[in-house]
Amino acid sequence: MACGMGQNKQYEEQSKKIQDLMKNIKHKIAVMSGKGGVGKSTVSANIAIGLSKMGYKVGLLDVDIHGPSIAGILGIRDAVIEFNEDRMVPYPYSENLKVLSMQCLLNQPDDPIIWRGPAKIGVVRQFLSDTEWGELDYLIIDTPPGTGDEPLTVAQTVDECKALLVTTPQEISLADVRKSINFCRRVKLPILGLVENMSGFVCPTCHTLHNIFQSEGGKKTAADFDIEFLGSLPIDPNVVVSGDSGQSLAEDSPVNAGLNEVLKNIINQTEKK
Ligand SMILES: Nc1ncnc2c1ncn2[C@@H]1O[C@H](COP(=O)(O)OP(=O)(O)OP(=O)(O)O)[C@@H](O)[C@H]1O
Repeated sequence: MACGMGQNKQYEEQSKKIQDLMKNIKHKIAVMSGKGGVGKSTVSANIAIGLSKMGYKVGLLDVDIHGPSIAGILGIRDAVIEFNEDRMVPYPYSENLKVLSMQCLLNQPDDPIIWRGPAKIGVVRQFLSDTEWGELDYLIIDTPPGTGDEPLTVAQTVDECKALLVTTPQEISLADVRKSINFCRRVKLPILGLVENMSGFVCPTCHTLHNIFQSEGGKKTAADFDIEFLGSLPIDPNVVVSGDSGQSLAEDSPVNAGLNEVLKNIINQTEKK
């Protein structure tokens, strides 16, 4: 009995610590997808880089414990996270962008993490309570696909957090993003909007857009559920190359135009009163 009460007190103290820390961060965005492999981490990384290049102070937190990929996408797999007493100091990727990923805390990056729910919830809460972000305009939180422990913990722990959903145009992905929309509604996590990724292929020779999967499925889903459509990003084979080698998107990538539209809409949605 006494032990349980002690644990409750610790939990409440940690929740209070998270609330206080999050007050220094203007906008908290959890990037979610119904399905794996739709480009959620790529979109999270490029949104974080894009906002930081516009002058915003940005933090990027990867809470995908089983499959963290942010460090790889940013080319900082070998980055070592420093500690200030018992606080983690996120990796300074650039002047305006700080990053924290489980990957940077693993000694052997290829080692699988075999944890059950309570351990994962504990780690996500620890990331949120023990990281020295300082003052930020945006904290982008990359969550694993689906509606499991990690997105649920973020939704229940981070006050004023909003969800940004990523889908691809195919029905198989849209069916899962509809579950994510209903998850957000169930746990009362407001939805900032929906991004459709891998939305057609721009031919590098003739620059024509070919809708090789389907078109406008994301836009239609957003309209059906009365949520904001933030924009679409086409397929660019160089995204795979740059993501695998930890480099930024090329200046001439066809993804840039869509990304700028998504960034503009995120800023409009978050700054609107
Ligand atoms: N617009 C795009 N054009 C081409 N390739 C893309 C695009 N977006 C993402 N990719 C590629 O798709 C693959 C999956 O992307 P990513 O790891 O970001 O997906 P994810 O949804 O975060 O996956 P998971 O959560 O299952 O780990 C990567 O190889 C990435 O480079």
